[in-house]
Amino acid sequence: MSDKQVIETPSPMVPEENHQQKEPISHKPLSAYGPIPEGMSKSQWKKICKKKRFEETKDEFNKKRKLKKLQARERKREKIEAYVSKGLPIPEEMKKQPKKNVNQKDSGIKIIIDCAFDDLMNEKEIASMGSQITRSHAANKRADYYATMVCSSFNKRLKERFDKQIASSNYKNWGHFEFTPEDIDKLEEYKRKNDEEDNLIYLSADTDEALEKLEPGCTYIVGGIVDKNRHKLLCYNKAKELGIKTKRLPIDEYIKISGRRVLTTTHVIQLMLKCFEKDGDWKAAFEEVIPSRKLGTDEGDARDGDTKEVEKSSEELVTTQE
Ligand SMILES: C[S@@+](CC[C@H](N)C(=O)[O-])C[C@H]1O[C@@H](n2cnc3c(N)ncnc32)[C@H](O)[C@@H]1O
Repeated sequence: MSDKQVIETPSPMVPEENHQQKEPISHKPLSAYGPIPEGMSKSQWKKICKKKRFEETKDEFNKKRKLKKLQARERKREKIEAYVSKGLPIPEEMKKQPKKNVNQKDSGIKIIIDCAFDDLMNEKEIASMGSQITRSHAANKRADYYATMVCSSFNKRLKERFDKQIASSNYKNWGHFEFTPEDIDKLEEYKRKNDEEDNLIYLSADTDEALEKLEPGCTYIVGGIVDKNRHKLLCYNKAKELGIKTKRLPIDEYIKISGRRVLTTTHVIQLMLKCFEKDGDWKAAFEEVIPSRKLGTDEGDARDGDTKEVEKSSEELVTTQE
């Protein structure tokens, strides 16, 4: 583990920031865009105005975000220097992970991100899904055991986002990562599926059977959707229709978590990669990947706890209450 970690190199000095005084981005009131055009509903017009305002403030927003990032990096560098100057060990979480693990081995598993749910997401969710795919790729690059990854049904707004807004991701050249416009049932893995050997499994939180072991040679499908659980049983029903076996992650068997057990696509992928790294130890994988605030400590943190969380970013779990 330690041989693949490097300490962050000092970054150039960046302008000082007074953290107490946040300078807001200048926001025009929506009324500045004129009256509602005839034949348009208030909410449609509001949406258009918000889009226009976003376009106008985008550069300012990006500049501020970049500056904030640089400042955060500088603060971290100062903290690391303080540890070094006191002769103290640098905490693990402050060490930077290298972007690529050069000693990777093939896990032998394939992970398909099923992106057929494009129409069920709004623009924000598409953006979040885009960054989840990017994070999944980053996790796969760093993992000790990589998976062969495929994005299926990559043919609508998600693809458009990768082609336009996040073209710099250079996704067409990602290693161990393919993108195909075809849906699951057109893929070779589907045609070769063998019910008895469970060589194709659709992961879903809505099924009873737990996935105890990841088997090289098997393909695991993960739903590529951010829906704050609006579409219950979505992937479970799709798998049933296609005659694909479903399994859930063995969460309750190994850890206590608060809220519902529906995880983000990225977390599910990170968990599988981590499980390989930990020699099949799900508990260790869960403890490393699931945010600590989600790990329950007592009986009160049960399935029906009254916490209401929403997916704030692709880092977070989706746990909305019914
Ligand atoms: C945000 S969830 C999608 C929730 C969606 N409503 C559904 O019906 O699947 C993204 C995907 O992660 C996988 N997933 C999430 N939690 C899981 C769990 N506890 N066990 C197995 N797979 C899970 C599933 O493949 C799921 O489709």
